[in-house]
Amino acid sequence: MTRSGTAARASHLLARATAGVPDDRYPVTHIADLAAREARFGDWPEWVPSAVLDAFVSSGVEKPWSHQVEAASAAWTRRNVVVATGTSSGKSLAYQLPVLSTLATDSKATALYLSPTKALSGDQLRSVCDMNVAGVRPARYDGDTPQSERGWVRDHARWVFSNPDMLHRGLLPAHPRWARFFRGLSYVVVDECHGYRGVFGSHVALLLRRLRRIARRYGADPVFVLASATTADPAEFATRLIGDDCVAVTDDGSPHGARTVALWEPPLLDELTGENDAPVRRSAGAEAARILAELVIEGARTLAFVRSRRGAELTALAAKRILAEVAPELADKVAAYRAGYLPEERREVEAALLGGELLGVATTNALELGVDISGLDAVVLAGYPGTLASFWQQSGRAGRAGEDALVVFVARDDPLDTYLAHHPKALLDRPVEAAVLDPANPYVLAPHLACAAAESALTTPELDDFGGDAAKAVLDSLVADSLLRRRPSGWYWTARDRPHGDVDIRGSGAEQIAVVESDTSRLLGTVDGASACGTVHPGAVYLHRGESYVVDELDLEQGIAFVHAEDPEWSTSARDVVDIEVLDVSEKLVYDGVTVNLGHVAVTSRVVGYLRRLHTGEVLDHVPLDLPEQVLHTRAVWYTIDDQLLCGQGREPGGTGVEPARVPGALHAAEHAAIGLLPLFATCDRWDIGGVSTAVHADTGEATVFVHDGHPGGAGFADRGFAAFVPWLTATREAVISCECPAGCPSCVQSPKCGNGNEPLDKAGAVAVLDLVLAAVGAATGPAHDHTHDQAADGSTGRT
Ligand SMILES: Nc1ncnc2c1ncn2[C@@H]1O[C@H](COP(=O)(O)OP(=O)(O)OP(=O)(O)O)[C@@H](O)[C@H]1O
Repeated sequence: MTRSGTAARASHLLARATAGVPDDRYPVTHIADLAAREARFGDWPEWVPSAVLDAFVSSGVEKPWSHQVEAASAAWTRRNVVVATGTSSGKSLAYQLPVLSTLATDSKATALYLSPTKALSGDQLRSVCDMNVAGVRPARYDGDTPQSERGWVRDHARWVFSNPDMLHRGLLPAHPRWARFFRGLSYVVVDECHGYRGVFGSHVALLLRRLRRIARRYGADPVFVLASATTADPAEFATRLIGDDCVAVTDDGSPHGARTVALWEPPLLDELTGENDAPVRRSAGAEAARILAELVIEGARTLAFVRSRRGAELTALAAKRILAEVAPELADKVAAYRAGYLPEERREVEAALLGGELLGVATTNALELGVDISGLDAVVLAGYPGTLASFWQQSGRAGRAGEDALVVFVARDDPLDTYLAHHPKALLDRPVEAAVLDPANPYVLAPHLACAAAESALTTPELDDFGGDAAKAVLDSLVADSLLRRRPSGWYWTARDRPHGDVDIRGSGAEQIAVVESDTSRLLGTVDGASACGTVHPGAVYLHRGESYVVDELDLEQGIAFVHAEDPEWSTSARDVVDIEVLDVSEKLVYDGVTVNLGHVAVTSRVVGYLRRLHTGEVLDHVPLDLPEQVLHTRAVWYTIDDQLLCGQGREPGGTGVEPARVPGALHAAEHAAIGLLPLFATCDRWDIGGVSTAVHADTGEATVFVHDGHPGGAGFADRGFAAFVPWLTATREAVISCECPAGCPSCVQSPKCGNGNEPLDKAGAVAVLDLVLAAVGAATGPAHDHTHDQAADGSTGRT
């Protein structure tokens, strides 16, 4: 391939990474050149006071970029605004400018900054402190703030740096003590807001509604300024998140160097096999280690993003081993980015990489957010990071003005990664996926309404912010449960203790199981009750902040899982048997022989054992377990296929169709692949969703494939699957046919968490099923759209 002069360095690096690989094993499936982008500047707005302007100029910013001015001006004119631009595009300045200008000119004004992690808010606080604008008094208020300092922050700080957890547990319940702060509240900054998705996003959306309500009680009406990685339709997402109109700024005026992106699929291994003797590929982490070592030899400053902390350690170690053999003097130039990242440690790594003392760092996504590392020579991504937003965020760390850089995406052994390695447009040319959240989920809404009522009685006009009639229905049930009391003036919390402590905003709204270290009685964390049998069953390897534990006992009655510290060579994945019952159909599209549905379901599952798998992908064994049934009420998308269409009866000879005996395996394989691909359309992980397929389902009476949300009440993922049904199944089909394995492997139709041990699976059958469904859906012109709410699907109550 001839490459342009600007990409010469990246080409050279790629050639180095692939040197010596035989032609028939050449792993690069696609190469794309992304052009450099020139800076576009704006003028400092005239409303910026000179003290603030001087502070920015002395911090090294001569002139703002165009998008910074656009966003800051929107906020200054009291419009809620979301800045959704690329990595290192200076989003911080976009909110610092209006906030600092207001704080500098109005001595009563205050502001709140929220970030998903303590580390990030620490970094942002430091940057505001460094600017040293008189009278601003920035301070952090989070779990690490000593009691002795908290009173000062409440009484005097004007810009408080915190996180949603502290807002929920610390600020809102104690609002009378924060009266000064709420009275002056002019801005709420929501940083990295694209992270607030799924159930966590729904919690934060309700939390921000609670915040606005309390601020209004004190006569304040803050402007929300949000910073986001590039996402599809940021205005709509931000509006949903804050519950109020929000404009978006997306036209990025910051400069960026040219990048060459290579998509890389590790070869199938001859010497290893996985479950049911399926072929496996070399692990993405091992491949990344090799690439990292080659790039370090070339003197390229490289970050390798690996999905797990253990994976990051192993990748760094493997790269060091390779270097120790071929270039021992370079072995010390590679490090893993360790867990527990203190801000000082992060800065050390940043400085060492930028200064050249380190050339290669293998890291988890800990270095994705809130680090000032850019302008690297290369970034290697070992596995798709889950969202396009993260992909661009991570790959954006490579490339500086005037120099080109290399990005290598190494596919993992998984259908989504396979699909992307063979469909570069889906990775490189697609708009970033929409972040989904659902503040109407009653499992999430109920605890927040209880908290809101406990903070201050809820009145009828305030319900509009919380979903109107849906909120009213939830309040009625809270009154029926005697948690709230209805009086003419509003809804009141009745108990002495506040409800806040029982609400885990990072959980699913269901009951929680405490994970406790037996030796020390230390509470490590909590897991959702609904998923506990799958995640903390006896024998499960449980990761907490990068440390590994093994579960000794799961006591569901007491709600405790007892664990001990241990770092075995294997990971575990639970196997369960699942039944699904349709509770209601809220949307239904009817085609010739196929229906596509969205609605509520009850998923009954029982964990029957778990697999122990080495990090190479090799399966050690299956350990049986005997655990009770769990029932999950959630949302699902499902399609049905009538027998005639599915088995090709009544069609011409040679027509499409699947032999009846192959139907279960075909549907099962189609279901697995669809679960693998949904994260491309809804910002979820394959572990956030589940599926069931059956040749005849009792509720639908037909062959049916369900994909359901994994959280009580749903998190919006099934809804996205329904909305994007055709592109989703099209991508699913493509992923299956792109994989060169003969009969199904982890890259296409095997699932790492299949309850049936990945049997039966029929790869060719899955393609036939997907072809049939897509043809039926595509062929129909103007499908009958049956909009039924809260009705049983067909009156049947049976289950398969
Ligand atoms: N107008 C500007 N001119 C020059 N440098 C700037 C300008 N604005 C910001 N910077 C610098 O760009 C770097 C990145 O800024 P910042 O961390 O705010 O970006 P970001 O968009 O928040 O990054 P991330 O993608 O990591 O969230 C910082 O070093 C900052 O000082």
